[in-house]
This record gives sequence, C-alpha cells and structure tokens, in this order.
Amino acid sequence: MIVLKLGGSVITDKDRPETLDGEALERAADAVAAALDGDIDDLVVVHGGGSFGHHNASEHGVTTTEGTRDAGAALDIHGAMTTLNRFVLGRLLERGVEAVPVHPFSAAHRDAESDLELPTGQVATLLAEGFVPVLHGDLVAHAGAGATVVSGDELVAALARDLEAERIGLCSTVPGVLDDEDRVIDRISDYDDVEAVLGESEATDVTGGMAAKVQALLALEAEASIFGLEELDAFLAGDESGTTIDSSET
Ligand SMILES: Nc1ncnc2c1ncn2[C@@H]1O[C@H](COP(=O)(O)OP(=O)(O)OP(=O)(O)O)[C@@H](O)[C@H]1O
Ligand SMILES: C=C(C)CCOP(=O)(O)O
Repeated sequence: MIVLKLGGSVITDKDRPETLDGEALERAADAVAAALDGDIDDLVVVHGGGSFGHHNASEHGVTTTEGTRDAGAALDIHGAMTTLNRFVLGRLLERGVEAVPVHPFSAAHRDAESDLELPTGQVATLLAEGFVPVLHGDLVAHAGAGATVVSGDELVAALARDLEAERIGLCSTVPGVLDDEDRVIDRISDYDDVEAVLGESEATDVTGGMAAKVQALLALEAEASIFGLEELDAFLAGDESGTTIDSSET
C-alpha cells in the first residue's frame, strides 16, 4: 500500500487565493492514473491546501494549535478544502481513477493532549473495495481548543502508521529537502542534522512548511520520500526519489 501526498504548493498557485495550478494537477493526476494502470493496486491520496486552505485559516487566526469556535470560520476553511478536493477528484475521475473523498473534519479529532485520532476503517474498506480514497488537510475538532487545522502531512503519518504503508511519498514544490547550498539532501535520519536548514514555507502556510514535514516523517517506522513533481512517476514506479527520511537508522 502506498500513501501519496500531493502538496498544496504543487497543485495550486500558492500566492493567489483559491487558484489551482491546473497544469501541475493534470500532470500529477496523469502519474497517479498511469501507476494504477500498472503495478499499483492500493493507493491512498492525501492532498494539502496550498492557496485553498492556508489563506482562509490565516485570516481567521487558525493553526494546528490555535483553534476557532466560530462555525462560520470553520465552514470557510473546511469549505475551501472541500472545493479543492472536488477539483482533485475531478481530475482523477476524468482519467478513470476510482477516487472518492474522505473528509477528516467528519472523522478525526484531537484529544486534550492534542494527539490526532484518525479512524482508518473506512479508508481500509474503500481500498479493499477497489477505491482510491482521497483525503485532504482540513479542520478537526480539538478538545479544549474548538477546531484546529490538521495538515495533510499529519494525515499521511497517521494513515501510514495505521495501515502499515509500504511506501510513503510527499510530492512537493521542491525536488527534496535542500541543504544550505540548495542541493537535495539524499537521506535524513536525525532531525538535529538538518534543523538549521529547515524552514517555513515561503507562501502563506499555517502548518509549518518543511520543518513540520520532516518531523512528522521521522516519527514513522517506514521510510518516506520527499520529492518534486518531476519525480512523481519514478516514485510510483518504485524508484528512490528526492530525499529519503529514515528514522530507523538512529
Ligand atoms: N530546507 C528546505 N528544503 C526545501 N524546502 C524548504 C526548506 N526549508 C523551507 N522550505 C520550504 O518548504 C516548502 C515546502 O513546504 P510546503 O508546506 O509549502 O509544501 P507542500 O506540502 O507541498 O504544500 P502544502 O503545505 O500547501 O500542502 C518549500 O516550498 C520551501 O519554501
Ligand atoms: C490549511 C488547511 C485547512 C489544511 C493544510 O494542509 P497542508 O497543506 O497539508 O498543510
């Protein structure tokens, strides 16, 4: 089973509110459809927000830790994400992919310790029945805080852990994690080794950019890869792509 995140920064124009990067989304959908026509059977897709969730969340002052109890704000943020989800589903369906939505706001929550609880029974059943579940960064109920943002990266980690994913890929707008001379770092096994070069996203982003991504992936037992759109086909074909995050080496 593969868990693939399509970064919001890839499939949208992150600098212009609620604007798709249509070409990039089509290219990603082509790669997913081709992989499913080939050797891959079980694929869970997660997508991020890019210009569809981060702007709304930022306007309402909502992050992964700062919540809201305003239903209007919640619907604004969740609505932006479901709008993007419809676009992603549409592009996949056009290519014959049996893609269906799973909206985390209706399924997941954070407990009083802020730990994410994501039920995965419906995802596992959808996979077994031949569907491609498509989740997305969203809002989730958060005990003691109202509703907070859950990033696609957190969802990837939770899904990979629960469903024992064999491969985990994060397709982002960069070709991998870059060092201080903008070269792709091949392998990361210790956060301290790379902390100095990890930053926030350059665009409006309420979920922590590359630093949060690397942290979420290092917490997993399985290896994960961060790579650019050019390498999506190669990743889906089983090649090592971009930066490999592997905590088992420590
Ligand atoms: N060392 C680094 N290497 C690569 N990118 C970095 C680094 N430090 C910070 N970044 C930033 O992280 C961004 C990628 O994180 P971002 O959260 O925007 O990606 P995404 O997951 O594709 O998008 P989204 O969060 O909208 O789903 C890059 O575009 C870059 O601006
Ligand atoms: C901003 C919202 C609602 C979701 C963010 O998900 P991400 O782009 O994966 O960090």
